[in-house]
Parts: sequence; structure tokens; C-alpha cells
Amino acid sequence: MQIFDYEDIQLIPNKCIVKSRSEVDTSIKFGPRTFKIPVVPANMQTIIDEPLAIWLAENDYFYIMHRFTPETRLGFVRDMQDRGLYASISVGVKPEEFQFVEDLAAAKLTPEYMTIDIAHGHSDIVVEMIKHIKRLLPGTFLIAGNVGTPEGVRELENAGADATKVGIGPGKVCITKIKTGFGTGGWQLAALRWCAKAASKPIIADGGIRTHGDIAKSVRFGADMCMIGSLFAGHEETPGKKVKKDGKLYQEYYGSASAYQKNSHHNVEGKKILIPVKGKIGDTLNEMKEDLQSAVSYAGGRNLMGLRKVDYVIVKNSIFNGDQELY
Ligand SMILES: NC(=O)C1=CN([C@@H]2O[C@H](COP(=O)(O)OP(=O)(O)OC[C@H]3O[C@@H](n4cnc5c(N)ncnc54)[C@H](OP(=O)(O)O)[C@@H]3O)[C@@H](O)[C@H]2O)C=CC1
Ligand SMILES: Nc1nc2c(ncn2[C@@H]2O[C@H](COP(=O)(O)O)[C@@H](O)[C@H]2O)c(=O)[nH]1
Repeated sequence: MQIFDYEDIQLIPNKCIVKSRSEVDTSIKFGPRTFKIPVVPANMQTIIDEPLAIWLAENDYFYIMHRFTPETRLGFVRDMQDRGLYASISVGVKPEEFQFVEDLAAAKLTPEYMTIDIAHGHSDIVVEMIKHIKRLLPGTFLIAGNVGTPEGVRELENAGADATKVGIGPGKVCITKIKTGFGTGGWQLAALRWCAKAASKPIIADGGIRTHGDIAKSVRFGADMCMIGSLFAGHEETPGKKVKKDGKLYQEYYGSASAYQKNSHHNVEGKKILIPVKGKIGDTLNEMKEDLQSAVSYAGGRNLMGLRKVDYVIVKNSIFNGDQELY
């Protein structure tokens, strides 16, 4: 297997077949709905909250609500569906989460999307949860993860997952790689390719995306959707706490397995960083769309699938040439 990460790859252009980048269609059908771009903000407490989920759903973007205020989830599903919006929530695998699925079924509420959100998703308990959800809420589009191997993808797909999420430890606030020695950190793009070749259902690339070009690269190597945390942290609408340091405004971005999230020092596998506050998330999403349209035009295509077959070169760690700043 070839080992590489996002920064090691450059895609090779093909003859352009559109007159304007605006002709390029970046939409993606994912589950029962079609979204404007193949991007979803990470289901983390510093990245998504209810007002942002409503805005994303109203504007045809995919969202996945986090699972860290479990008592609000049932009301959230009802509220979204009462507004005519889709509901997309996360669950864990502890006993109370199995009960929560039963509560949803008893209330006759089926979220359009559910995500089993566990650090090490290739496990019997996740298989059990997939079967539990599919038995009680068969109409939900079920995403399961996270995994980092083809075996993990196949086992969760065979258990009934409708999509799998790939990425163990490549995240910006992840310390799994340091604390345990395991994961796809440093070779996430190659792991994505390895997993996507084995997949028979959609794949979400999760973690390690640092530039908009990395979204195009993810699609090239098999992703149907990209989950992104750090690039979204620091926006006006993202809920991380704003803090001032040396006269500058920052927003907190912390891992879901950090001591800040867990209120505990046991099994900590995440950290907190400060991200300079930027503008509106809608502007960033628009810029992502335009950059993807441009990427597809370089690929010689008209839509995202135009990216799938482009050639590439491996240019180990040399793309940025020491020049990482955009402005
Ligand atoms: N994508 C990634 O690389 C990672 C993501 N995260 C994020 O952090 C959050 C917390 O994740 P998680 O700790 O799984 O959730 P939970 O704290 O809900 O734990 C999930 C369950 O799995 C058990 N478990 C067994 N082995 C492991 C293992 N190696 N890692 C974690 N749990 C294990 C836990 O028991 P016990 O706690 O007793 O062991 C617990 O019962 C999630 O949002 C997850 O996405 C965390 C780490 C890596
Ligand atoms: N190892 C850990 N991974 C985590 C934690 N909290 C979240 N995550 C993962 O990171 C991505 C976001 O990655 P980014 O590179 O875009 O910032 C997120 O979707 C999770 O899969 C954690 O505490 N530890």
C-alpha cells in the first residue's frame, strides 16, 4: 500500500470542459437528501449547536448534532421536524444510549440521520447498536464510526450501517496518536483510499483536512462527505467560547475526548487550542464551494465525480515549499 497524507499529494489537471467555474455542480446526494457541498462540520460541542444546525439545514448543508447534551436530543428531533427541517443526531454506545433509541421509537420520532460517534468504532458494541437502531428506527440513515481499516468498514456495513466514517486520530485536537501509538494520523488520505476501495456504501472522511484543496483530494480518494472541525472553529456562529489573549480575539476548539469535554482526567485523548476569530460560516462555506468548483474544472469535469479519476503525484511534504499562508 502507498502511504501518503493530504500534503503529499498534488492532483494533475485535465483539459477544462466548462466555460465558467460557476457551471460546476458541487452537490452531493447523501442518504435521503442532496446537499450543496460534500462537507459537514464536526459533531463537536465547540463546532455545532442548535441555532447553527437550523441554519445549516435551512440552507441545504449537511449537519450532525453532537451528543454531549443528551437530554436535549429528543426535543431537538421533534423541533427540527416540526419546522419542516431534517433531524441529524449523534449517539454513543453506553446502556443509556440503547434506552434513548427506544425512547425515540416510543415517541414515534425517526431522525432522518443518526451517527454512532465512538473513538474506536470497529467493535461488537457498535455492531450491536447498529442492529438496535435498524430494528427500532429502520427509516433512519445510519452513519457508524470511526474506523481506519477496510475490515472495520465492511463489518459495520454488514451489520446494517448505511455509511461509515473513516479517521482514527488525524484530527487537529487529537492526541490519540501520541497517547496510544495508534491511528491514521499522518496517513489519513491513504487510509481513506484503502477503506473506500473496500466500501460498498458511502464514506465520510473525518479529520486532518487543513485546506479547501484537501476536500477535493478526499473526494478523489473515495470520500462522499468530509467531516471538518478546525477549519470551522472560530466563526461567528460556531459555539466555542470566545477568549481574549494579548488583545486578540480567539475561540476555543477542544477535542470531544479532552478533559474540557469530559470533566475528567481519565482516558483523555484530546486537547484544547485557540483559533483566531474569523467571519461568518456562510462565507467560508461559499468559498469552499467556489474552490471545489475550481478543483472540478481543473479535473476536466462538470461535477464532483469528475474528481474521482484524476491522476496524481506524490510530492512528499514539498507542496507548500514553506509557503503555507493564503494571505
Ligand atoms: N476520531 C477519532 O480519532 C477520535 C474521536 N474521539 C471522539 O471523542 C468522543 C468520545 O469518544 P469515546 O471515548 O469513544 O466515547 P465514550 O466516552 O462514549 O465511550 C464509548 C464506549 O466505548 C468504550 N471503549 C472501549 N475501548 C475504547 C477505546 N479505545 N476508546 C474509547 N472508548 C472505548 C468506553 O468505555 P471506557 O471509557 O470505560 O473505556 C465506552 O463505554 C467521541 O465524540 C469521539 O468521536 C475520541 C478519540 C479519537
Ligand atoms: N483523537 C481525538 N479525535 C477527536 C477528538 N475530538 C474530535 N476528534 C476528531 O477530530 C475530527 C475533526 O478533525 P479536524 O482535523 O478537522 O479538526 C472530529 O470530527 C473527530 O473525528 C478527540 O478528543 N480526540
